[in-house]
Amino acid sequence: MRVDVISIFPEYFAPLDVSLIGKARERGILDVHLHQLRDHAHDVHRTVDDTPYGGGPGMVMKPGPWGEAVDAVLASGPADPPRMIVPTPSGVPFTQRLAMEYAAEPWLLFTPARYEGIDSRVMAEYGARMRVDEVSIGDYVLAGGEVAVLVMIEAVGRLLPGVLGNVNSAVDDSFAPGAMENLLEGPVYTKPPEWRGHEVPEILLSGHHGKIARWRRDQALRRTARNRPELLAALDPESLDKHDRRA
Ligand SMILES: Nc1cc(-c2cccs2)n[nH]1
Repeated sequence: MRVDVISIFPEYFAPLDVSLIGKARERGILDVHLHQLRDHAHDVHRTVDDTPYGGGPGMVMKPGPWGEAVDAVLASGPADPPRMIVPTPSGVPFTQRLAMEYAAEPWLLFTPARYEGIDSRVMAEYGARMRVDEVSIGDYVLAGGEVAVLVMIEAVGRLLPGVLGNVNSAVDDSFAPGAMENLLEGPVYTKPPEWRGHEVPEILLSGHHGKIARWRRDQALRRTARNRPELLAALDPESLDKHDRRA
């Protein structure tokens, strides 16, 4: 997968050199290209923002530099255009399902904005020839979209074939469609069996895989009811039995 990111802070993406994503890049599974938006602002101050038409607080990112930067990216890549992803608090929710959709794409272009966002004509311009998604990673406001892009690249990158070893397959993730899509993961334990007087639940040491699966599902239901009761409403009781059969 090719990923292009246009930003005024390309240094924000240094974390993409380490750990899981860093290894995926070394192995050629992920091909990341970073671009400095200011290289496409040609006034002496390399200005990328201006005051909003209609008044209001903050600054809006100018369409000119973005247009030149996106055109340059499109010209440097394959004939089929990328999927353009614009992080914004006003976007559709970024979910595991959307991460899986993006993981199937050959080319993603992320356009993180600072300030109050990008002039809407940029999305209109490119929306005519490619999928342009305005995406939110949560109901809170960041100072800029770079952190949101890091979140999305990690969530998508770990789904790419070969990135997670079989041991850590993403198939059983929380929120993965089907398996535990509407259930939160329950508590997890590892050695030692007793730690500061805290024992590991006996069932997990029993070797009864069916009972262990039922216990884990029960714990997942309890945690979901406690932390995300709205997910229980969407739960298909049939899926719980399917889960049993899988155990
Ligand atoms: N979910 C989300 C996105 C954002 C921003 C994107 C760009 C500037 S602020 N805040 N919260």
